[in-house]
Amino acid sequence: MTDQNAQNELRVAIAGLGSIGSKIAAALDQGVEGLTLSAIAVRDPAKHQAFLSGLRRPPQILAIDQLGDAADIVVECAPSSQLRAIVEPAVKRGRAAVVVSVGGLLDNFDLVDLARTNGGRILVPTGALIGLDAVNAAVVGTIHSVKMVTRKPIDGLKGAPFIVENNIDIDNLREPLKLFEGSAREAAKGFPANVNVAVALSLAGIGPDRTQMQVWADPTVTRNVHRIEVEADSARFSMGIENIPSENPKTGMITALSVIALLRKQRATLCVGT
Ligand SMILES: NC(=O)C1=CN([C@@H]2O[C@H](COP(=O)(O)OP(=O)(O)OC[C@H]3O[C@@H](n4cnc5c(N)ncnc54)[C@H](OP(=O)(O)O)[C@@H]3O)[C@@H](O)[C@H]2O)C=CC1
Ligand SMILES: O=C([O-])CC(=O)C(=O)O
Repeated sequence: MTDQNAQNELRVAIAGLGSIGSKIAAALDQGVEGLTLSAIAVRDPAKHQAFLSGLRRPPQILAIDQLGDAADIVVECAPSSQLRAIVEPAVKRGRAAVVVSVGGLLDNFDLVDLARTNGGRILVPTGALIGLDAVNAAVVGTIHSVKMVTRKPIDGLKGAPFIVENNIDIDNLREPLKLFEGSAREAAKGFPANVNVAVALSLAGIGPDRTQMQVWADPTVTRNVHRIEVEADSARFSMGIENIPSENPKTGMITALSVIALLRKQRATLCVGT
């Protein structure tokens, strides 16, 4: 373990204290090597007062567009509608932005150029998925196809724009129903709070137009289930993950843990996995 002093520590700010952000804040407050929780942004600070005052070192509360002033790394854990307001000012200041609302990046891809121009970075964690290390490796060669199938319990899909716009009744389903089949880009439009994982997979691999996906509403499952098949010139692999939903039924518990793992790597002496 290193013996970094406080001046060497990377300051981390978090936008959004929902199911993902609150876990990351608590972990940072408990202590992650070389990192300090410096600031947070929330919609309604009063709602989070009890949580914040329970932290050992309560962070500053700032507006979402000011987080980059107080941090080296800004972690976006808010609805995708807020992505630009959080990430743009951070990368303009040359900060790193960790993005969990990955689907929102597709309509804001100029942020990547903005980060490049200003010395900032955009980091996408594996999140609720698995195996992006293998996809990153395979795409150094040639990936022929990536197919993903997502099954979620009814509560995890309620309110998705695709379901609302097509007037699909999922409340009374007794067996699995395939709601959608198409590209990851189209899936992200129809299910913005459900298929960030497919967009992360696509950005790691062959892009949002060539990554194929199905979305199923499945009353027989209690977990968010994702299965992936990759066919490449170096390997063929199948991956699957069955996520226990967090207090937000759309979001798997492992998502916050994946971000914490990514943050740990920023200052870890021993890093394992790409
Ligand atoms: N990459 C991945 O693998 C995954 C990504 N996600 C995505 O991660 C994101 C966060 O998910 P999750 O934590 O479950 O969501 P939650 O709904 O639990 O939390 C969202 C948080 O954002 C806050 N918020 C909303 N608007 C604003 C605003 N204008 N300014 C500041 N804060 C705001 C909310 O505030 P308040 O508490 O006041 O309502 C809430 O604290 C979502 O976009 C989700 O789709 C989810 C699962 C997997
Ligand atoms: O948590 C999950 O299983 C996946 C998810 O919601 C997302 O990708 O947005």
